Amino acid sequence: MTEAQHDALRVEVGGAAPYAVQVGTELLASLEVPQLARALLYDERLPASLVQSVRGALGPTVEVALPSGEACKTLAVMTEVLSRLARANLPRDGAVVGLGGGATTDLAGFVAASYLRGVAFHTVPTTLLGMVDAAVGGKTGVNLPEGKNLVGAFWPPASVTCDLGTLDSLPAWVFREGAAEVFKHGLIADATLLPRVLHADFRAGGPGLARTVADAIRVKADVVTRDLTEQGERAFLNFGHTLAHALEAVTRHGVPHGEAVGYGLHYAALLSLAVGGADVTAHTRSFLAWQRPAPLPELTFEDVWPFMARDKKADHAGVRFVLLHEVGRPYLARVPEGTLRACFDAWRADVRGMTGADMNAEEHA
Ligand SMILES: NC(=O)c1ccc[n+]([C@@H]2O[C@H](COP(=O)([O-])OP(=O)(O)OC[C@H]3O[C@@H](n4cnc5c(N)ncnc54)[C@H](O)[C@@H]3O)[C@@H](O)[C@H]2O)c1
Ligand SMILES: O=C(O)C(=O)C[C@@H](O)[C@H](O)[C@H](O)COP(=O)(O)O
Ligand SMILES: [Zn+2]
Repeated sequence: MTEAQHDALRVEVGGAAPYAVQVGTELLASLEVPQLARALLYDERLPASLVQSVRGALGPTVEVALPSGEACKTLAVMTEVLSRLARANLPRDGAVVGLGGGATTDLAGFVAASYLRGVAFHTVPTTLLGMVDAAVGGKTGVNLPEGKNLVGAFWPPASVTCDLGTLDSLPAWVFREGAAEVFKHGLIADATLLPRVLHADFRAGGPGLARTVADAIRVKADVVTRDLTEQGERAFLNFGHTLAHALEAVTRHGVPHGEAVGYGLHYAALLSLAVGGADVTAHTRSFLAWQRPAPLPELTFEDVWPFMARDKKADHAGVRFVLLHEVGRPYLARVPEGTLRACFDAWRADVRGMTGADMNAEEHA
């Protein structure tokens, strides 16, 4: 074990095939993957030095640079990558390593789940969102024009390596975007995360970042250990996502996931309040003021409803939402359509006021 590995925080994920999540610095150069044949799939826009570190550690059999971000989460890209692995004769005892943000690891995981009916998968997240959420827990997949993540598989990684040094090159707005999933974990399970996200020290290179990232990961690790395939409580990790995914789909990914989740958390907070549950709207307003998402296009309830109706938490009787009795006590429930509409209008008015002139949209270019 290297000194960096020794100093890293570890979060254990249990279940049928347990694995560890490492959170530290200088972990890439000593990245270890037990499978001898390795396919390295990485986001083409990552800094070259970062890819080179992993390449040097792994000596991959085959590597594929993926279109950056959401553009890689398509069946067309999936087909092309599978063909590349086949042409390279990657064997069944090989491994797929996903290096990048959540979009990259979602695609890489689905490739790992599908190629030769499944090979080992390792994640090396390079965004805050990837570290605290996407790289952990085994949800993998791609989008359809009809909605987010509509095709995929549960395929847990064999290891997750979070090198916080990779966040140094992340644009500040992408870091803030990813914080939405940390805040979500705070609202559903660990209230101590809420003030930590809003604190000035919560940034790439900030003191205490490793501890906060590890604590946010622990929320997800505990849930997926008990319920990998979302038979029950895993749905709570979807807090805020019914509207979030609809915003992403209706804008054809013009709204990035973390910003959509920030907006979606506020809608879920308004719904919770409207049905007599918790009032966490002050928290979700504070988060949006901190995150400073790009303003949304004008959207009506009719625009987003067809996508919300396709949410994966829907069953034969219709759509279900994750709501809060109080911070740390989520539950799943149906909400009358009139309430959904009224809260959408309230949400729209609220977020219109919060994002606008004081928003630094130019940072998103
Ligand atoms: N599987 C899951 O459980 C799960 C959980 C949450 C989100 N997701 C998915 O994750 C995706 C969002 O992930 P994301 O927010 O990481 O977005 P992303 O993967 O699109 O990355 C965001 C941007 O950051 C850039 N980038 C990544 N790492 C960088 C680095 N170190 N330095 C500089 N630039 C870097 C990328 O090129 C991209 O432009 C969505 O598709 C979402 O559906 C999945
Ligand atoms: O891991 C989960 O379960 C989540 O719901 C985490 C979400 O943050 C994530 O965006 C996930 O990909 C959404 O899952 P989906 O089943 O709604 O596609
Ligand atoms: Zn999410």
